Amino acid sequence: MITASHNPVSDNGVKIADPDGGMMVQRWEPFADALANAPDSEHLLHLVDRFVEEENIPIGGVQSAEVLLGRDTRPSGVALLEAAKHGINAIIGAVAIDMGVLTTPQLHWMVRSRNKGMGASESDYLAQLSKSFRCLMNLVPRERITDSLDTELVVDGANGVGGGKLEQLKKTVTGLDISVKNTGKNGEGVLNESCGADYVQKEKVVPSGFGPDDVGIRCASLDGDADRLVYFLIPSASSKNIDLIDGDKILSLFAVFIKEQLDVLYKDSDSNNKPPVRLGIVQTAYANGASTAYLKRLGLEVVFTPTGVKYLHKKAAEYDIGIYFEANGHGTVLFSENFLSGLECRSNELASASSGSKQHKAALRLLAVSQLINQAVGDALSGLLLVEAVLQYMGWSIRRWNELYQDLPSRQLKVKVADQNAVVTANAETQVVKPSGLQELIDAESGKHPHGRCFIRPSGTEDIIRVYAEASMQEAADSLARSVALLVDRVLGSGNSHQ
Ligand SMILES: CC(=O)N[C@H]1[C@@H](OP(=O)(O)O)O[C@H](CO)[C@@H](O)[C@@H]1O
Ligand SMILES: [Mg+2]
Repeated sequence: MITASHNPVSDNGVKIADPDGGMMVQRWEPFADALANAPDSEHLLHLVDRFVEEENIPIGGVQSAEVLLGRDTRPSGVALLEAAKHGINAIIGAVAIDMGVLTTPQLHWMVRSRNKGMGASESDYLAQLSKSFRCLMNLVPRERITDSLDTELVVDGANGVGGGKLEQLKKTVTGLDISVKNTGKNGEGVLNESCGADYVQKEKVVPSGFGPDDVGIRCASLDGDADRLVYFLIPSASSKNIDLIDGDKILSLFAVFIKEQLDVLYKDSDSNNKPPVRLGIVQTAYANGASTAYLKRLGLEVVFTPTGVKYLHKKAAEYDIGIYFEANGHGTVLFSENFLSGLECRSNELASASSGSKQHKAALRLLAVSQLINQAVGDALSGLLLVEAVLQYMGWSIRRWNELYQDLPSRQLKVKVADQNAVVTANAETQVVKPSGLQELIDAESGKHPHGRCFIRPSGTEDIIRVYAEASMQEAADSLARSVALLVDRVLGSGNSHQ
């Protein structure tokens, strides 16, 4: 997939999907790094030869390898896609298949579907989403359908690929009144500039293209390759700031809904108090503390992994149903094959014994969710339809959803240090183990503020140390972040910029 996601239009890069549609295995990352940094074609060929040998890859045999390619709307994508085709076709037995301009999650979905022997075209993708969405909407309890149900939604497409795809999807979806802004069509607006999920989540301000007309209406933002989704609300016409409904709150909404269906489905089960289904919630240290507390109050199992969806996804796949999200809006709900086949049997039994019963409907809803939400990777379009279906089911406005819990104020800072690798962390990046003594100093600072929580970690995408602080008041979160940034600066040296 040729994309640079939420980054400026002048950037570009690649995301690589594995044959199962998930992200590339981590074991191959060093090879990808070496390839990208090869100084010339001779080194490049040598690296490929060595890798083929080490990994025992059958090249030029009877088996052919198909590589699906897609790109986002960046102008540089055209030439890069041609280059990728040449590279792939240079390998005997390998065939490049250009799937066109796509969202990143669409391409992951296509790889997964194709290797499962199922329909894998774009129209198959759109048809599966609209069919499962319709199914969920048909299962909204009648008593919850009122005239006041809020069906209006305005979506910020980040001037990227997602807006146009949503316009296509919208034609096949009934029951929602969706309008799309920042579609990037006709050269209007620059990709990810003052708009999109990354901008909205980080800046917490009204994105370009939105204004007084959108006050009080449910709004959502996609990022440039449509694998991130956040919602927001413009509280008043004079307000520059928005009320952000981030990945943590999307996760919480999904968790409430899925838990409710499981409770109905298994309410009569006599499994010695042991829940028959393992439902796991996966977060990172950046998840707002109020979201974690809320999820735990619901009695859910919450676990933490290091930052990066590759870790969250892997952990979530260990459960019957695993829900993961980063606060930035990247996440999905995973269903194990084993659980799904059991659920299908149960649904069939219920269909013959008590068709239309509450239990039968709960089973049908869960099956529809597994069809709707992308099983390969976080997907803003399928996530958006699931949010919409769940809000209709609950009969909730965006305000009611936002009130599930109140975010604790937080602050993030970056510190430039001489060597970011000098910081080594443990416990899903919440504790510093090296340099020794630093964690105790951070703990002492956190202890000075009510609900104070702070951690530092080396960024995986920038050469900096990130500081995250949270407390019950914004001033306290700001002050905690600042003092810990100064500590990092003092202990690790040559720091000069806190942003
Ligand atoms: C605090 C933060 O937002 N970190 C981001 C950022 O990773 P860092 O390792 O923090 O640079 O980029 C990742 C890739 O887009 C994303 O998954 C992650 O959430
Ligand atoms: Mg993205």
